Amino acid sequence: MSDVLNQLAEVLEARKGADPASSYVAKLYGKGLDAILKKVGEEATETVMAAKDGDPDKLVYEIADLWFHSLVLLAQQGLHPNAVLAELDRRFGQSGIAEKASRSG
Ligand SMILES: N=c1c2ncn([C@@H]3O[C@H](COP(=O)(O)OP(=O)(O)OP(=O)(O)O)[C@@H](O)[C@H]3O)c2ncn1[C@@H]1O[C@H](COP(=O)(O)O)[C@@H](O)[C@H]1O
Repeated sequence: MSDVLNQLAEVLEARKGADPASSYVAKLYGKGLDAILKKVGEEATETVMAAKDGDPDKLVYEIADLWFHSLVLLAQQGLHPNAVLAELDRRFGQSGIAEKASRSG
């Protein structure tokens, strides 16, 4: 599953040199950090509204938008999504759940 993140991260990196007229991501980079942060905030709000509406399809759609714009933010800041996965992995290891899961499996 994280292969999608890797491939998308590659595309987002390549878009740094792309024509804003032909790419949504290049256009967003061109608008700068504040525009990217605004999109992250909007998508977070839309995620909250979808959850409150109790619509699972809409919730998945909005979370995809939120994750996507978070990935654009990471790329714009020179970060790779693997840094976030590594942080989650570190927390999972610390929680002891991983150890319990390996013992029960
Ligand atoms: N996953 C996505 C993706 N998810 C959402 N979006 C865009 O994010 C925007 C979501 O914002 P909104 O819902 O607010 O819709 P909107 O009103 O059109 O947005 P604004 O123009 O107002 O910002 C839409 O324009 C979507 O098209 C995405 N655009 C691109 N990708 C991926 O990024 C890759 C590179 O995209 P380009 O740079 O466009 O080639 C693509 O191949 C896709 O894999």
